[in-house]
Amino acid sequence: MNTVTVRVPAKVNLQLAVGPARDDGYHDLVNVFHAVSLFDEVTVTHGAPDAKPGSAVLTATGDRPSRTAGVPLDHGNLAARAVALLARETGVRTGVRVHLHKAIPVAGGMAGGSADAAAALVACDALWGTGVPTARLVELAAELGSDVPFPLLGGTAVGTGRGERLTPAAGNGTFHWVFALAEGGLSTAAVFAEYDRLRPDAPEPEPDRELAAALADGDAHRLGAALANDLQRASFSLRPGLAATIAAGREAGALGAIVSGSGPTCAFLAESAPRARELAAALLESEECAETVVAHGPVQGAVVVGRS
Ligand SMILES: C[C@](O)(CO)[C@H](O)COP(=O)(O)OP(=O)(O)OC[C@H]1O[C@@H](n2ccc(N)nc2=O)[C@H](O)[C@@H]1O
Ligand SMILES: Nc1ncnc2c1ncn2[C@@H]1O[C@H](COP(=O)(O)OP(=O)(O)OP(=O)(O)O)[C@@H](O)[C@H]1O
Repeated sequence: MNTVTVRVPAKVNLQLAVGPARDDGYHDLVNVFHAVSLFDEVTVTHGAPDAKPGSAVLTATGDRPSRTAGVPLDHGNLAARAVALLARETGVRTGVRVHLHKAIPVAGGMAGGSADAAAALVACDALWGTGVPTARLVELAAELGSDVPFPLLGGTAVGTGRGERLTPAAGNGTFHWVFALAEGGLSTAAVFAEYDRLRPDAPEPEPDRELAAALADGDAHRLGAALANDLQRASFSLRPGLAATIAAGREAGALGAIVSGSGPTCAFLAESAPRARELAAALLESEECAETVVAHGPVQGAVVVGRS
């Protein structure tokens, strides 16, 4: 086998409850991840046998030019870090070429870089035939970032700790989403820092039972009412235009409207696929919204879609 391609989904956070800053600078979370049908593809190919062990030569394309803006093509790329980590773990000593095809917005709060890292782990494990157990891949993913384990699993899952300790959530049915993408990204670290400034007295995060029940019943109306993101106020503070996007979605009939993770992407829950398309059209009329994406969830996590 010379080439492996893995498809990996974006996430939206259905509940993001954020506790106070810990001594290590991270925050304890109750983080309900939900994988949606907006996918990056990561293709890995054997590189030169005499290349530095685990080194990755990266290229990137995107559905739109904005999808590669600001994406590093050196060791700063999370996918390159994933390749190096797996090579160290397995003792593989060859280099690899990695091509990213990105549809997930960059620094958009939908964990695009984390998805690429998870996909790179799965792709290299298949290319190298190293057979690393999924439980170990999840541990390696957590070393790369708090959001990296979830795209290995997909579906809907509750993350605790800094978000990396995952438990699959019971769920029924399919939910229909519209994502309003903003120009440019938001730094996750900056949003957490703004959260600390705005909420120095944050309580310990607690799971929301109503949200869990809505998911289990597949009830989009109840789920829409239960969506909650503690980082939203911090995202609004750093990007005031987002409040108008959320208001426009609510006015256009969204069942729920929320900033996705650290933002600036805003997520809107619709009653059905046709209603999602109507909502997307209405959002495009609002001044703040440059682009919309319609998607559904939950979808499966990183999966091999091509080998040659
Ligand atoms: C906002 C979310 O996307 C919600 O899923 C995640 O919590 C962020 O996950 P991520 O981008 O993988 O974050 P990491 O790469 O682990 O950390 C980036 C930065 O975000 C902040 N961070 C992240 C996770 C967490 N539980 N507490 C934090 O305070 C820290 O400042 C950290 O330096
Ligand atoms: N493969 C990658 N794709 C996109 N950005 C990457 C990648 N690797 C590293 N980066 C860097 O990480 C930054 C954040 O990227 P990413 O798209 O993962 O943000 P995000 O979706 O807001 O993350 P999260 O939701 O996990 O907080 C980018 O601005 C970029 O500099």
